[in-house]
Amino acid sequence: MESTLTKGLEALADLLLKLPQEHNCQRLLDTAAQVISEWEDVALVRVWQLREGDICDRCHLAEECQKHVKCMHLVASGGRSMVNKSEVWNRLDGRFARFPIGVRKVGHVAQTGQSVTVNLKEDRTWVVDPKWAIDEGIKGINAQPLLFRGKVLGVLGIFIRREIDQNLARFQRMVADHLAMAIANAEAFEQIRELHGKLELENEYLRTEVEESRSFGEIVGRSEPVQQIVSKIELVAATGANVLVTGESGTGKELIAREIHRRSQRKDQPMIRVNCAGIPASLFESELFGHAKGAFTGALRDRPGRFEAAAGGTLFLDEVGEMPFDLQAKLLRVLQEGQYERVGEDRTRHVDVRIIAATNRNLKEEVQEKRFREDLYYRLNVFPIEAPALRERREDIPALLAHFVEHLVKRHGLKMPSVSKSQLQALARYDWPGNVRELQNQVERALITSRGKSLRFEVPTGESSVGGQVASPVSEDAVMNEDQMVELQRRNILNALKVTEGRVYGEDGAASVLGLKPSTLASRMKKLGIELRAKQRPWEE
Ligand SMILES: Nc1ncnc2c1ncn2[C@@H]1O[C@H](COP(=O)(O)OP(=O)(O)OP(=O)(O)O)[C@@H](O)[C@H]1O
Repeated sequence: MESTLTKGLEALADLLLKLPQEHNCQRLLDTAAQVISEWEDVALVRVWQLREGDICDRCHLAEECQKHVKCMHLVASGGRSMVNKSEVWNRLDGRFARFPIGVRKVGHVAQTGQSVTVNLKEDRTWVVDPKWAIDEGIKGINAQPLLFRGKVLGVLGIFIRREIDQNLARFQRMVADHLAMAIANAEAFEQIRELHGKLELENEYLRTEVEESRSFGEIVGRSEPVQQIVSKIELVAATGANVLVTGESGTGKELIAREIHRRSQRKDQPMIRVNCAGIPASLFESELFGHAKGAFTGALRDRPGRFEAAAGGTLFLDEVGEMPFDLQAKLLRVLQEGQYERVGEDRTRHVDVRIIAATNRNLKEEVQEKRFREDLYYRLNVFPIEAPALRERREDIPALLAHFVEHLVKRHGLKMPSVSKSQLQALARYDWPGNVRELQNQVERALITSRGKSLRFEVPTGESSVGGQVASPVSEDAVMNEDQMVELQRRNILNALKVTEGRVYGEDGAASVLGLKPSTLASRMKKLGIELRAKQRPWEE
């Protein structure tokens, strides 16, 4: 008796020393199953944990399950056959991988929080396969609830090759209590780690947010296209529907996404941005879904992905048209089922995020060219919003200019500058290929160089532009060297040829547009190496 007790205490001490060292829940469960399975007379050890139902469509106990919401998942197993010594019982995907709550002994223990001890000599009804138990010499089964603060975290089942008396049952109760505490600790550690990772990601995002957005947090403009956008935002924000924002670069697509998030019910949760164009294809999956430690070289610790960081909030997929094709299927799965796995991990995770995607590509064309999945396109394009180019809403330029000037003057502590009418006209005429971002940059540059005097912008002032076509942005007080002057002249001639479709002579020819005699233009063209041959369009070279 004493030696059994001593052995038992030694075994328990060994387990108790090992458990606290493991902060990873799965490794802790594996260690526990492994250590206990090596104890004298133990045939099989199994741990089930309460988790969300995941394989209900193929679970053979699905019919007995009440709600199909949560069930007991087999998460660790250890033991060895006596009949076939090479047979190790550590599979987790067999017949007993899931038990609905209240069903069979595992489900019963989970439901009641009460342990069950069965000696097979007295009762064989608890064993699904009595022959297996007899062949393996199994005489007793003990199923203990893993209780922590009154909550059942799981069930510890021990199949033993000896009858279970009161002392052994009490010993197993003790083991279960320690294991439950170790699981709760490991889960708390994992949660802290995840929160820590999530915070790091959020911080990272906020830092770039502050840098990139420079706190222009409102949509400025009263033009018809802007009013349409604002009413679309108001309409869709509260619905939680996915939104696809399209438009040229710098038109304010991110601003629209932020505004939708700010007006949605998710506003107190984070909005996380993923710049799909900025992530190397090989890192994409881990960026979005996270990875387990050791999943690939350089994966030094578990790391949550952007989906996890955005949980409960909004994920802004910027430049979504750049997403690698094979990853699009994985994104589609999360959108459809709300499920994903971290790279290098089997565990399926659930997430609830709203997706706002943006692109300056024509996604329909990308679908036709088979570069973008059609099913994903329809999932993202639930509610499309198109951000108009600045040249399509020129009437907003003065308001935008005033907004940027005011903000920057405050930020840099500058004197409020004046803007001449001719400069304003130049801004209104310019085509703004870089849209609002370009205007913002122009304002910042002009404020710095004007030093409190009237603002001067680096856009064509009108004299050097041809029929509204933009030549090269020239500052009124820029100084150019000889080569630059020659190049400017060459570009100007090419622009004139472009507008006149290559005609040099006549009333609507390039010479007339440039105010030159045709012979002068012809000799300049020769000097500058501009040749007009059939079917050649030198202005496009
Ligand atoms: N209507 C607007 N009112 C005020 N600021 C604006 C407006 N539209 C754009 N901006 C500003 O212009 C800059 C560019 O906007 P944003 O980054 O949202 O463009 P984008 O379309 O997402 O660009 P990209 O396609 O290059 O990512 C930002 O600083 C933004 O605050």
